[in-house]
Amino acid sequence: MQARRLSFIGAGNMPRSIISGLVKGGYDPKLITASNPSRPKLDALEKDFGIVTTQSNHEACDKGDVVILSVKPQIMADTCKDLIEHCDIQGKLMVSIAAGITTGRLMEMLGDYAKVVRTMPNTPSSLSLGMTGLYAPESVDLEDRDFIAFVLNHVGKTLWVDTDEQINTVIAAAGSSPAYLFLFAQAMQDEAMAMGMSKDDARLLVQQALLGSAEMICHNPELELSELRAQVTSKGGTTHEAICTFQDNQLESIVSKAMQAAVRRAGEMANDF
Ligand SMILES: NC(=O)C1=CN([C@@H]2O[C@H](COP(=O)(O)OP(=O)(O)OC[C@H]3O[C@@H](n4cnc5c(N)ncnc54)[C@H](OP(=O)(O)O)[C@@H]3O)[C@@H](O)[C@H]2O)C=CC1
Ligand SMILES: O=C(O)[C@@H]1CCC=N1
Repeated sequence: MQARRLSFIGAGNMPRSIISGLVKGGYDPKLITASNPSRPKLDALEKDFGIVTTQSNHEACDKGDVVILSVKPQIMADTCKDLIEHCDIQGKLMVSIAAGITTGRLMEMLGDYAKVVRTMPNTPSSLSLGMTGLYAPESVDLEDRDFIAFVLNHVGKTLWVDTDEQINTVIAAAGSSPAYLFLFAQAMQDEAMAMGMSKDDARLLVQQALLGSAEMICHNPELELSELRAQVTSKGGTTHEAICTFQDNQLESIVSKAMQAAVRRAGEMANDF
């Protein structure tokens, strides 16, 4: 695949995670530019990954063949307006990583520009363990689709979805979900500490259990998740008691409500911004 120049507009947590994974995955840092209003995040990106940085969104946009719009959804409209007023975006592939901005809305923000891809990555991209959902309208050709998937495959796995709405499911299941798992891990760490464990020891127990469990899911695709759980759950044993406690307290219903809340918020954001 022929390399192209990538420009990130906005240099916060998510683009940093992607840039980190890209450079670790062998993407030439000299082909990557990031812009941000303030310097500190740019300085860190330059120092850590050797990419090109600028405080000018216009300069970054002009430099990129692929422009990755990485600002908060709230300022996406103003950012796009400013870009189309000052830069020639014709021919560029414009990619959004923002939650809640539909492809239709993005096209509109870019002056009815149709070469757009909506993506939803997650922060494990920094370790090349990311999960990114992608959606593109028919106006985006196969070459561009393949290229953006090639880029994001540097930072983990990718999944094309068939409809714009399905990106909201990607948000609930993969974009936001690292935070759910960190919350779960934190609650377990806190309880292990309450039981007398040191903070470091509690973290080790929890992180290794999560890592091992994730690996077991990945390495046993033929086993349902319920079967993996059953393998841990001895009859009359400790796990059974813990699982019953989760289920008596409606864990599944809580997860369902939380994911629906994320999807609902994405829908609201599409209307608000
Ligand atoms: N964090 C995550 O896990 C995920 C985030 N996303 C999406 O990624 C996008 C970015 O989120 P995230 O990186 O977490 O946000 P952050 O809050 O970490 O970063 C936002 C960045 O935007 C910069 N910024 C502010 N105004 C402008 C502007 N006018 N032009 C260019 N940059 C600007 C800020 O600069 P300064 O510091 O100088 O104010 C800051 O560096 C969002 O749209 C979000 O929905 C998608 C998937 C996962
Ligand atoms: O919380 C958010 O809105 C963003 C999108 C997915 C993860 N973080």
